[in-house]
Amino acid sequence: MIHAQNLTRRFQLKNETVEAVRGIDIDIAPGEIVAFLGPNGAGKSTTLRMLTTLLPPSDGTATVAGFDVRRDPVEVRRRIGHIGQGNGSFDGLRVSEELYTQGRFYGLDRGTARARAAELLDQLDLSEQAERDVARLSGGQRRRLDIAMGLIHRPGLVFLDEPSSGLDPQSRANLLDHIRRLHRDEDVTIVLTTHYLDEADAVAERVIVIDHGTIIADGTPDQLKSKVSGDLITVTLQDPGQASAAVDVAHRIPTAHEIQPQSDGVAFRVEHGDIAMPELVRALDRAGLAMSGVQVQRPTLDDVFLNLTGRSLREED
Ligand SMILES: Nc1ncnc2c1ncn2[C@@H]1O[C@H](COP(=O)(O)OP(=O)(O)OP(=O)(O)O)[C@@H](O)[C@H]1O
Repeated sequence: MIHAQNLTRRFQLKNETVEAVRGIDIDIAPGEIVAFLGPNGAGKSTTLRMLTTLLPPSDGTATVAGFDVRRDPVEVRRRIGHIGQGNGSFDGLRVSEELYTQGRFYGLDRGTARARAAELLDQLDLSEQAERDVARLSGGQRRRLDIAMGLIHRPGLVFLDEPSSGLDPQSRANLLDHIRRLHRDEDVTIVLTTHYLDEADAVAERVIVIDHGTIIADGTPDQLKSKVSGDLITVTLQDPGQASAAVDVAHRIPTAHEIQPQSDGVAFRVEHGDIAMPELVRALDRAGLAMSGVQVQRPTLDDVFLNLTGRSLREED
């Protein structure tokens, strides 16, 4: 569905050249749901704008939905939906009218445009708002309308740029549910950009991590996390004064590594948290240390990013 080689984009400013995207290769098969994950300024939007023909590459090639983005931009645009960061919809129109007009714009006949608009309003839980003025929609409803607009002509491939940015947590969760459902029901390939770790984790079957204009990791969330070396165990003691003794205990646990003293206990990684746990409890018992709590955390995509770059994506939020 997408093949890009050495895709590059430079911006010439007065005194400097910004290399926003530095020669990336991407292959995305039909039916995939892929997230481009990276901090602000990583080059995600620029990549998306090249793939959607809004911006010519400085170097490299890309075919999208079977057509070259440089030679056949019109053919590419016909086959894709692009939901940008801003609102594509206009105030002053009713929701159903807006969708219908978009359908007509894409060449659907009146009956088909009306039926498709009704179908999408239903799928995106907007039927109740169909006769409402677009200006009166909530942020989440408006994003859902933007998505419906991008899907009206049944594209095989949809690009979503930061779909949930600016939404409150509940509207975000709701929007992500809708994206997952559309992927399942509409037989559509989805590429989205996000700087939210949980969004990439919850929605994407494949995550392409972008930093400073290059791809630094590519795989399923589980594959990426399995590269982080093991689960994180954090032990809290009833008596914080015994923290150094807990550090000694951690050193005796097989596979324990990255052992970090804490003010009231110890944190360390082990290969498998569930396997290490009984041994840990016995060892603490033998040392006469009473726990007030213990936490086992599977690696997160943030650990993956931290491992690769030495920086946390969370700090960028
Ligand atoms: N039109 C432009 N002119 C100059 N520099 C630009 C332009 N567009 C983007 N850039 C620069 O290119 C780099 C990548 O920007 P891009 O918007 O692709 O990042 P991003 O990962 O999408 O981040 P965000 O989530 O903030 O949009 C940034 O350093 C940005 O300042």
